[in-house]
Amino acid sequence: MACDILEMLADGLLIQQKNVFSELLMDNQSDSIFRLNHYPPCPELHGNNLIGFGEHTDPQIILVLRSHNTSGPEISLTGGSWIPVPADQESFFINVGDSLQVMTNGRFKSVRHRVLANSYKSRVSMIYFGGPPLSEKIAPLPSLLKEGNDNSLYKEFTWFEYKRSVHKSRLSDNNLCLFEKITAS
Ligand SMILES: O=C(O)CCC(=O)C(=O)O
Ligand SMILES: [Fe+2]
Repeated sequence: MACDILEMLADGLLIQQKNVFSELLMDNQSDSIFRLNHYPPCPELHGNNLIGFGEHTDPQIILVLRSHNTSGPEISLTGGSWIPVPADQESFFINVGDSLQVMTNGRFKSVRHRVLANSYKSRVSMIYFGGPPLSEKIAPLPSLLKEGNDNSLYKEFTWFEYKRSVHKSRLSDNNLCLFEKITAS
């Protein structure tokens, strides 16, 4: 499913090579993981917010999430407000990761998100994190750049370099800012 979605995204961007993103997940060396998160109920909350998973963006290419019918996830809007993602046990939630933001030169955005704990129901989520091989070079696709590449927003890095940088930082840090190009004004 992740590959099908990535191929539709490539199509939407009029990229000729439809598998330009999905081939990274299909690679034998793909650094993809599958994770189960369990958020136990927190009855002592008494209506107050408690963070179950702190705010962050996901560093990989694409995430596919499914959970049962308990609310909790929220996404951040520009301006700093948080909006809840409605619980729906029959849907998959698809999230763009930082690497896809870079490869599309910012056309698709890696959204900051967090999960609030629930006071009376437990929540389980399962997430597929689709990542490229460690040695893969991540950079804006030339076909999405103007001639001369002068509108590239990011420096090239390998997935290994980015992962190392993410592991050294705090969960809430904006990891991509270290790899942004400073444009002369
Ligand atoms: O459990 C969830 O719904 C999301 C957790 C999450 O954002 C993550 O594991 O990266
Ligand atoms: Fe996440």
